[in-house]
Amino acid sequence: MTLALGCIADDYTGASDLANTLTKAGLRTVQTIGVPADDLALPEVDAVVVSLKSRSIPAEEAVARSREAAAWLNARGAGHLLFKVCSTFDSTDAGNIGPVTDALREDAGVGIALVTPAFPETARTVYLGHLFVGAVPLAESPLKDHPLNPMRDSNLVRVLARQSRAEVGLIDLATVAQGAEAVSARLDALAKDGKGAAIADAVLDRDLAVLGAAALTRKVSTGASGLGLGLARALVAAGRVAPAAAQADLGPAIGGPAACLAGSCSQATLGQIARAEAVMPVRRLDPARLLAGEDEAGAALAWAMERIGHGPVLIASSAGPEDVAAVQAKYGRDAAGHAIEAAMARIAEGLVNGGVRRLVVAGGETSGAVVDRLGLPAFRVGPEIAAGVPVLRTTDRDMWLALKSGNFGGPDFFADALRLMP
Ligand SMILES: Nc1ncnc2c1ncn2[C@@H]1O[C@H](COP(=O)(O)OP(=O)(O)O)[C@@H](O)[C@H]1O
Ligand SMILES: O=C(O)[C@@H](O)C(=O)COP(=O)(O)O
Repeated sequence: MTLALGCIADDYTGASDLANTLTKAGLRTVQTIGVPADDLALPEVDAVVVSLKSRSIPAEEAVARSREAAAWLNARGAGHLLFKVCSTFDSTDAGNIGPVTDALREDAGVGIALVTPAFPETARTVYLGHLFVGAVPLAESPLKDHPLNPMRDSNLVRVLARQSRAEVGLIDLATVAQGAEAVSARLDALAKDGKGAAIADAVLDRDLAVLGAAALTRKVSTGASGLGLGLARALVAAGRVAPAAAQADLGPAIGGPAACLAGSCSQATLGQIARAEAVMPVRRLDPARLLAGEDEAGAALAWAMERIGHGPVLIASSAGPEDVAAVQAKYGRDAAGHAIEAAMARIAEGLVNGGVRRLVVAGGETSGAVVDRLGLPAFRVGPEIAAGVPVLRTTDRDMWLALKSGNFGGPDFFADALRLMP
């Protein structure tokens, strides 16, 4: 296997978002969970997206795991490495986007890395280094209340600089508009000036193709799925990938019971849960009871097993910013987050042991906990449910999954997903 593109994603929903984007752009793509075992049978593909649960762990651990993934990808001839991060740049001043980018860049002998979270298809745009979510700056968007990585500075040059060893520069939209050579020349100039990373503006899809072509002039880049799209288009345009004709057939229907789990507290997910209440039974976990040691997971699983024979169910821990803040104040942000993720993972295991073969999970960290507990090694990418969210089929057993990024999906996402998981 000689890969055109090797990708290291810092969470599992982000990995499937990128795998979806690359597949739509014509790259034969597979998503792995963690660094694959050497004997893991993988189809012949153009790109592999290695999913790590590294977005919210200590930076040194994130660097070590990302380096392991890079070594596996390089051993399979990866022509370029993309470190896939969140389109809303989810991170804290303690990392991990800066430390991982620094490490991958230095290991590859690259002087500077192009960095952009822009993904116009999902209304993430960057202008003069400032990230906008829809019409509002990042720091005025719901991401300012994220339970684990509250984003309170929209200036990504500042944000990245605070978590990087390297100095950070800017590639402004005026330079991007001049094309890939101008962007590459700007990267050279910034590197000569001692910068190790450069936030690149992008507002329209066409900007992504420019950035992808420029990023390919170096071994390593960092970005969200928008940069992945640009890289894919540049690889096809350069003749380094022959675009796959159509969506690969993911095989026969699986059927069987279905369930949805929501750990994301994003505004989008809260709305989707509310809409789901009209079409399926919904049980809301009580974090306080859970964190006080009550068997909330066991009770929720029993509730679900009584109902899944009649149709899909949804179990959610999700809550609004004030309720999340109250739980975190009482039990601690990380302790609360990890305990709820573990409960969701336990519920997922019980559901699958009880026959569920179609599972929708909302939330990146939540998806990581669930998929790790189920011990799933890899996924093939199926049809897109909503921008950034594909149907996934497991490679080691017959299951459909959808791993929904917290902020993605339309109002009826849960029902939409199940319709595409026959
Ligand atoms: N009611 C709640 N109170 C506090 N934390 C919560 C609650 N529900 C979920 N969480 C935690 O919030 C985090 C949500 O992160 P994640 O699953 O990545 O969602 P998103 O994709 O929206 O970022 C997880 O750590 C989860 O355990
Ligand atoms: O790029 C994105 O926004 C997504 O792919 C993503 O990473 C979202 O992460 P979660 O919000 O943690 O699901």
